[in-house]
Amino acid sequence: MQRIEHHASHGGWQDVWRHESTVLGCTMNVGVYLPPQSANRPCPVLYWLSGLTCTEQNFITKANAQRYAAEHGVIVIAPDTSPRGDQVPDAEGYDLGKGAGFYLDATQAPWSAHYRMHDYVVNELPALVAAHFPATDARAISGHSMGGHGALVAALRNPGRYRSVSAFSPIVAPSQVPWGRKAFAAYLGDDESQWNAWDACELVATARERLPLRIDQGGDDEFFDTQLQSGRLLAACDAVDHPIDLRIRPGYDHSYYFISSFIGEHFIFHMRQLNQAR
Ligand SMILES: N[C@@H](CCC(=O)N[C@@H](CS)C(=O)NCC(=O)O)C(=O)O
Repeated sequence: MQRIEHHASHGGWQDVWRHESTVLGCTMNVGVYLPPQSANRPCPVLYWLSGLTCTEQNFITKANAQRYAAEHGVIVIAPDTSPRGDQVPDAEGYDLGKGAGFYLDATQAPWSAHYRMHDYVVNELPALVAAHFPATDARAISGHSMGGHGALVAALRNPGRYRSVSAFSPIVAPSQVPWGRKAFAAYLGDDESQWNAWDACELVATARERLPLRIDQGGDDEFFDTQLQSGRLLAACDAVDHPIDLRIRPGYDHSYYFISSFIGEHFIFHMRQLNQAR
């Protein structure tokens, strides 16, 4: 692990670390915010997964999350959105390949060698965090758009791993919308029965855990109707009595202006679970 950025922020430190990922077979950057409280005691951890075209930089420079992480005493881990490097396959377009890992474990060549973002986020990163930072094992997960899909799927596939899950403008039914269908066909192949294991609306139907779930969606988001369709998750949750708190925010678009406006509420939501003694 090599620290490549170190910035004082809200009494703590916004760092970026570079490390060799065994799971992804490449060098990765990851944003790590250490709140002031972490100088004296271990802190819980919030994982943030960004959307299409993003790196570890978008969330740490645009969401203003450090202010809330410092207030609540939580470490924030913000990884990149795909494997990187010359040896990693890529595709034309912003919605497949680099910057578009979709937080799944690919099964199809040429993607399967490196595109294992689910395993990376759910297993390798937490082990790295435990080894290098003053973290407790209380975890929450959140994300935006493709990263909202990633957060929902990570939580739904791994009962017990996270205490709460939230998302901004998530792709809730990737099997049904153009971004998801393009990515899943490439990464998982044409047999659509294999896609269900990576689709939040399908996973919620068989979920064993009733994890607190919070979603904010901009009412003027340009991708709301075509790609995101949060109403589908509301229906899937209602069908099985899974808790969901979905808030449509009139006037807000898909950007980080939206995320930075409501990220403080997501910290309050997650801290309610993370601060409970177990
Ligand atoms: N570039 C695409 C959309 C990409 C996009 O909106 N990406 C979102 C996540 S899905 C994002 O966070 N972009 C980076 C940013 O706003 O900092 C387009 O213009 O259609």
